[in-house]
Amino acid sequence: MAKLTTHPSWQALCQHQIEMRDIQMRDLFKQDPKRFETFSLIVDDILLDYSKHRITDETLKHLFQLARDSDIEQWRQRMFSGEKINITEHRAVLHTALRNRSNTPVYVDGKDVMPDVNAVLTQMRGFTEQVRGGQWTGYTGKRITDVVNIGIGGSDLGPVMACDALKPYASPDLKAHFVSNIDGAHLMRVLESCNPETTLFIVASKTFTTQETMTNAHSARRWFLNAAKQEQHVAKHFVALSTNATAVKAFGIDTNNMFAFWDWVGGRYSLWSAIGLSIALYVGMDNFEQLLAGGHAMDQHFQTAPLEQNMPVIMALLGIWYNNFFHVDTHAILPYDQGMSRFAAYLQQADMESNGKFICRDGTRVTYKTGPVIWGEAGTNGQHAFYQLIHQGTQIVPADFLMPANSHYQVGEPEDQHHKILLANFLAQTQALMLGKTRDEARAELEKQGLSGEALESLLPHKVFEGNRPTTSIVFKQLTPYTLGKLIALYEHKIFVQGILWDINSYDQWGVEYGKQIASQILPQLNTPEAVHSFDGSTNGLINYAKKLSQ
Ligand SMILES: O=P(O)(O)OC[C@H]1O[C@H](O)[C@H](O)[C@@H](O)[C@@H]1O
Repeated sequence: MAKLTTHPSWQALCQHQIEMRDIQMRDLFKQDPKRFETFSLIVDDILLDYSKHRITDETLKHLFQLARDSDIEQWRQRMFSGEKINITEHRAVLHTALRNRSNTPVYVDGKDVMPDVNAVLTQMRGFTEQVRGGQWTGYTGKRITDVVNIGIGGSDLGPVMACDALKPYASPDLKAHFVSNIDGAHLMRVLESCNPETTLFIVASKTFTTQETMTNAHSARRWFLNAAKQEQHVAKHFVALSTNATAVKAFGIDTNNMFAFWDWVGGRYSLWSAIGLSIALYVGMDNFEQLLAGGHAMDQHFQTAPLEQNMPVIMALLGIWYNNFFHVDTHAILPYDQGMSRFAAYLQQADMESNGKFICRDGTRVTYKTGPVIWGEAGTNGQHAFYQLIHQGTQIVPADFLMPANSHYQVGEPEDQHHKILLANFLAQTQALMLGKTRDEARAELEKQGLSGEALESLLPHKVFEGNRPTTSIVFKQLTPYTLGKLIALYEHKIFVQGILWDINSYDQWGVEYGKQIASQILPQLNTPEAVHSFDGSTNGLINYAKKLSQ
């Protein structure tokens, strides 16, 4: 049975939420001129401003107590030390070992995993240097110009997001493409711009059995052989990233061209492993190692900082506060950086696949809400799409606003004006969401515009903003590989902390497996002309209608 709701700190938070319900953040700021200093934290260059939340010292006191009541410090130690905390798959959860730049031993089943981790990093360095240096050539002796990563889920989203974010560090001689969707359009649209003589395919799959990836990889192989003709040339153009050497061999990829990782790396935590090969090719191995170093720096912070000054812990507890005590269902990720435009999509998998669970670790059902719906969009595009609901909708949408102080692109007149406009919007949004606009303020504004009487009164209610809408601001110097590493690890640990408090296993994904299982039962039915009657009425109807339309 879940113990979460039995802790006195949970009960205290339930009571405290009643007191806090009508408290306005704008009043809290008026009462305490030091509120920003009190509720903000800097780790290296990353500033976390959590002052625009519906919290007081008392709120945090109870939340930290709830974390302690849930043994968060012990669980953290268990994860880092390689204990098999993924109980349904009997696996350790050690993505932190992949970026353990201190190289201290990390044991799984009594064996230090660091020599294997380091060996793969050395292999990745050798390979990326050869490809980027032009020594690794295609079957006609030309250098590689295009890298196509074929993978899905964790074998795609991390590399896509990181390559986009780190474009300013990329080699101008190498393009990176990503194919994930089984929809043939995805592969064909990428291949349209590729030349088989100069294209390198990376088949990225932890299991090497994922239907989408295997189907796309086979089709890419056929496309390649259509030009190259001879099987022997595959070795120069296909490499594999996987834990499954047998399946890699069966596909026809030389295991010398395989970059290994291990079952203690979860798919959605795997960009730090060989799955990051496309990132390393695109930005170079030194930059990839900087990404790892950033992740490691955040690991050290998470492991050593007291809970009260621990960035991932604070973010996790704020999420719990809204999720479980204000009954909020959602959380927006709003990066004000075009390079981070896939960051929300990346975190959707990291968070929702980890914490979208209703079963406690002991098999009983939770009696509280777990993971929220994660979504978002790069600023300022989101402002012109869905921010209206965040400002004046009927639900609270807690949001993380992220922004670098410096852009890689100095554009505009006067100097760097684009970035300043971006920053002004970032600041304006978080301020407006917190302050809102009272009826009196809205009235004064309308009067100033010359409105009065019926015209003013009828417009007035529409111009009122309740405000009190919570946001976290995360500001950092620049989006470097090192900083990106820290940000990703920050969210990974936030997810870990929430999973522990909710008493769920954040490291399996049976929901995804279930969908795969059903698809494999349906697929054979699509290859026959007969009408189908073996499923539920809707599924039968849909299958039969699709068959009719494709005749
Ligand atoms: O890397 P693969 O074995 O091909 O798996 C790719 C993806 O498959 C499923 O969607 C899992 O839920 C993900 O966690 C995983 O990242």
